[in-house]
Amino acid sequence: MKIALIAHDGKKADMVHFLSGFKQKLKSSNVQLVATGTTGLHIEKAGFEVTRVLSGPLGGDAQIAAMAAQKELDMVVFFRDPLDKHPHEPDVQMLMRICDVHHIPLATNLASAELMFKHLNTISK
Ligand SMILES: O=C(CO)COP(=O)(O)O
Repeated sequence: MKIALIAHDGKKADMVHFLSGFKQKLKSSNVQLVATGTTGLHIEKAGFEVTRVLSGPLGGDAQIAAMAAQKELDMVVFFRDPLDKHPHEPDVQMLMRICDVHHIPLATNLASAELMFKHLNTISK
């Protein structure tokens, strides 16, 4: 299965911490990770294999949305920072809308991401 990972700057440390808690599970579940550029760098540095697309403000969210629209993704974890402004907010909204259109599980905070990852094996492809 393929999971997309995205985190706004204020949430990147949370993303790495979150993933670290599921390292073994991710390895044993045959999961492929894809991430927006800077989020991906942080994830790589934490020892994960991840395919990186463009940085979010440069079109990375749109690339992830395109993957979702083409049914290439099984899940999206997007740790948004609700206390910060983002010049590419339209792309963020578009990605979330596309996930809803195509019924792709989307976690936008730690609590929902943890619930989804605890059930990884039940939706593993
Ligand atoms: O901006 C983002 C999501 O909207 C994330 O992009 P980066 O991972 O490149 O910081």
